[in-house]
Amino acid sequence: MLSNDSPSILDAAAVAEEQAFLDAAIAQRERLSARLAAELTVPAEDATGRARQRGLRAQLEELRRATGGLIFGRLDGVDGTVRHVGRIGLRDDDDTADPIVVDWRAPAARPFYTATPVDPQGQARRRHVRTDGPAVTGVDDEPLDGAGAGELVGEGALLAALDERRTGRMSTAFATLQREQDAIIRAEATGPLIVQGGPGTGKTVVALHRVAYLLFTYRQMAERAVLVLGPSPRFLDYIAQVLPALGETAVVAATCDTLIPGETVTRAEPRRLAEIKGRALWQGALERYVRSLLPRPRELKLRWDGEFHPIDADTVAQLITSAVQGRPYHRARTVFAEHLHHALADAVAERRAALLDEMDEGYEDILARFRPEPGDDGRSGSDVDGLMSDEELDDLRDRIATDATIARFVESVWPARDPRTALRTLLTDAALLTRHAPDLTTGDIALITADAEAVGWAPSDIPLLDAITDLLGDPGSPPSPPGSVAERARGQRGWVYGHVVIDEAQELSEMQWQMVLRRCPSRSITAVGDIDQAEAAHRHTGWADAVRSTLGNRWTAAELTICYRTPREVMDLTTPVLRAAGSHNAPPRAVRSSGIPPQTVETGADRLPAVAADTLAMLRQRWSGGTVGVIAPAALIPALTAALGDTPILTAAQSKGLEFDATLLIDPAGITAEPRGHNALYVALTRCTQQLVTLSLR
Ligand SMILES: Nc1ncnc2c1ncn2[C@@H]1O[C@H](COP(=O)(O)OP(=O)(O)OP(=O)(O)O)[C@@H](O)[C@H]1O
Repeated sequence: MLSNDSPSILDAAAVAEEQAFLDAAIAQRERLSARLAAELTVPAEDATGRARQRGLRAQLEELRRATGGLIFGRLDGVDGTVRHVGRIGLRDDDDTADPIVVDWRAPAARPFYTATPVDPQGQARRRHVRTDGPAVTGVDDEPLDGAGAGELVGEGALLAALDERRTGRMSTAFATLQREQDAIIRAEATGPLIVQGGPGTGKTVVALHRVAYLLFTYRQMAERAVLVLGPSPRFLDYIAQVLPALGETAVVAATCDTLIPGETVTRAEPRRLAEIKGRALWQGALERYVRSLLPRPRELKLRWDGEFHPIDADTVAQLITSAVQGRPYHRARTVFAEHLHHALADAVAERRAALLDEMDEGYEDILARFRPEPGDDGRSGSDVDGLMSDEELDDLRDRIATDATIARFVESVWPARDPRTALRTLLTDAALLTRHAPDLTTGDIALITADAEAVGWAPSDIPLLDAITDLLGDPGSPPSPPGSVAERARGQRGWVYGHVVIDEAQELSEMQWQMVLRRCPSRSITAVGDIDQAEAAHRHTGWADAVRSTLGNRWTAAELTICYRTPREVMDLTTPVLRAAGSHNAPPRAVRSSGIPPQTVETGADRLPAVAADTLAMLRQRWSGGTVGVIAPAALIPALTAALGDTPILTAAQSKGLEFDATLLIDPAGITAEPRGHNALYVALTRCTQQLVTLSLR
């Protein structure tokens, strides 16, 4: 029952109550850890025992990691039941009893995120429990049996979390997830889900918590691992600790540039070229090109035991057709070689039978002169009919299959191809490009061939290399690297993941989308992004455009509408920027105000580095213990670097996905002058959680 006592007395009593519960939960965690550790000292005797030990070890790891947030919430049911919610589930010593703490990902925890006074889901009250290590520091209660629903769940706890200083690393948010976020986190994972959300709406939060939810709910997904794709190594570094903190390790984090083991991007490329090479047409072009590498049917003369055995062109054509049947080039080559070995063995066997037949006939003729037999049909009555036994034939095939000369002959007819060389050959040859990619203009082709002479790969080469490697297939079966599922997945280009999460998905080119689909043919994909923040060199202004060539219309859309990061004062500046970017969308609604008006400082170009250094020093002091980000047009970065020392100065594109307590935004006009510059400025403006200072050139 909720009483009308004064809040402070009530709070103190509630804090004491939750402290007692947290103490008990910590003690229970210690007991369970000790029990598991003791069980693990007994060596496993067989495979079943080892599998059990792996399970126990994982449980122990999970318990050890669950330090902060052991409990963060509580639901009081209308029927008097009390349920605590925490970062992991905790059971009593008696394993069959109800958990004393419900894992935030379990169905029983759902009302904690979704119950409202209008739809209380059997709950009378939701309580957020704030903790600092082992100490309860406060509680926020929300009655669920009262009047209308507010927009936010656990507003006090949420705003406290949002007001914290930024450390430069993203943190977990399971204690304060909001309704629209929860709906996406727990959505079905059977097909592609595309989540549109403006800046700071928690897309990254949702994406990462969804990974944890899916791995918890669908245990078999962990056997195939989940791929998390982000826009840059800096971004991956920013989110790096979230999934381990959520207890998830069956995860591979990568950018599109790092998806092929052993291949790295070593050079930048002109924007126009990136756009051309990202288009969907390349998939068909590469398919046609790889098909053109197949051997032409012609008569083949194979030499065996000093004799030539011709295989006529029609038979060779049939062998090629039945070998290809949708197989990758190298796999088809293996099947072709097997068929050719059979055809040669048959030819050798037939030749031998014919020879014996001839010899037989000659022998019979000689015999007939001495011992003519009336009624004889002229055929040999001998049981030696010249046919090879099955064993002899098998043996012959084996010898042919392992013969080095035959292998060389197959190689000369159907050579193995290195995907890198094959791709370079295509990209440097205007005639080949014209033939296989007829939708490219002569101007496009001239750009491509000129650039392809450069050493090393540019970002747009990686999806092309991936596609051609896939079409060619592996010449042999690649060795499986040892290690955890994540290590094995990271080491194999052809690994098929259980789920793929893409952050900043608006940046993906069509060919990068193809690369993602290849890794997840089941299409269990969650893509989050903001089409209005798109800066990449493609022409999409909507999700339907962006994924038409890969997903068609078979995907589900979801939306996030509330901005948690950027204060209202700064979000108010973004509407004209969005309009100038050509967007018809409204910026998301900011949930909080920092009370700090954005400030603009004007300066001449000559004074810019010095003024930037002074302003940065002021901001650093004000936000000491937090983070200040500096964002500038690419052209100004060298001059600014000299003035700002070791402070990283980011382009708007590099700041994508990141956030700072304060942003020093330098020369916004310079940013808008860049291609898709207003989208870039929209990104840059929305990085701060508290304060924005802009330096403009007079
Ligand atoms: N439910 C939540 N509880 C606590 N913090 C949250 C919540 N949702 C979002 N945040 C915080 O809001 C900030 C923005 O979240 P996030 O980076 O996920 O947004 P985003 O939509 O990916 O932004 P952008 O597109 O601008 O990169 C982060 O600091 C994040 O921790």
